[in-house]
Amino acid sequence: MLQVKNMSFSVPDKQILNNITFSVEQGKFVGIIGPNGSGKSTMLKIIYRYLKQTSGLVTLYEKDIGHFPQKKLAQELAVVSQETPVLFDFTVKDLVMMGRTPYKKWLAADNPQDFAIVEESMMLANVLHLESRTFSQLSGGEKKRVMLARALAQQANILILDEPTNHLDIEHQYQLMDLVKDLPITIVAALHDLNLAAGYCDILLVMKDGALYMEGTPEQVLTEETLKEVFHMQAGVSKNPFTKKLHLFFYTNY
Ligand SMILES: Nc1ncnc2c1ncn2[C@@H]1O[C@H](COP(=O)(O)OP(=O)(O)OP(=O)(O)O)[C@@H](O)[C@H]1O
Repeated sequence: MLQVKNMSFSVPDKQILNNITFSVEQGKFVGIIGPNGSGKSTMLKIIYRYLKQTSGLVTLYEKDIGHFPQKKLAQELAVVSQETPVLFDFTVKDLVMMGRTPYKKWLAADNPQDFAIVEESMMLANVLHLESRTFSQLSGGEKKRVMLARALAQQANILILDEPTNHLDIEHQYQLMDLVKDLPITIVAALHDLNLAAGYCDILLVMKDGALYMEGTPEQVLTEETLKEVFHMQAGVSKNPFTKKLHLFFYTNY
């Protein structure tokens, strides 16, 4: 459904992304992994049209995303980005209601269906108890969950997550991953925690120096060789005895 074809991105004096091609199948949970600065966020920003690629193409349902009207794109694609927006004076409930904007006519009032969707999204993201608080009063992890609730309220077919577990405590990390894994939509997420990536993703894209180094299932990708080559880490690859998912143990030889 989503395709990236020969995508490159440069700024003066620096090539940030180099000829990236991949496609994402509907309903899959695709993880993007790679060291700091390897280009994960830049690639996501181009996919959600915050940045424009220097060359190449991003298509959704075989149509150039550049040609989607803003509202239509927002109905298809919801984003939880790394940056927290400056939205001091809004309450959590108002912010999550903003997720309904792509479905509204100019100046249309919120209807009962919008309120129901907003409430359910807040419940799923575990922020219902915060609904009357203003955004600036929240902790980093609470803000992250509110932005997730807003994205859920958008009811898009693709959810793009840039480091979604950043700022979250261990319980909320797993809660978020369980929640998004169970959604009947496509997920594309940049992740630093390789064990979370291994446990939840169907497909992993490995970025290195602005290029797509490898793609495949967690078992195909998360090998001792790749971890050494891409992350410069010694690792043992095993299985989580409880979930039976791939599990990595890291160590250094310094
Ligand atoms: N506007 C810009 N001008 C110059 N360099 C940039 C610009 N935007 C990004 N970069 C550089 O491009 C590289 C890729 O950045 P990007 O944020 O995509 O990496 P990332 O893989 O998401 O990193 P992290 O894991 O640290 O979040 C980095 O070296 C970054 O410093």
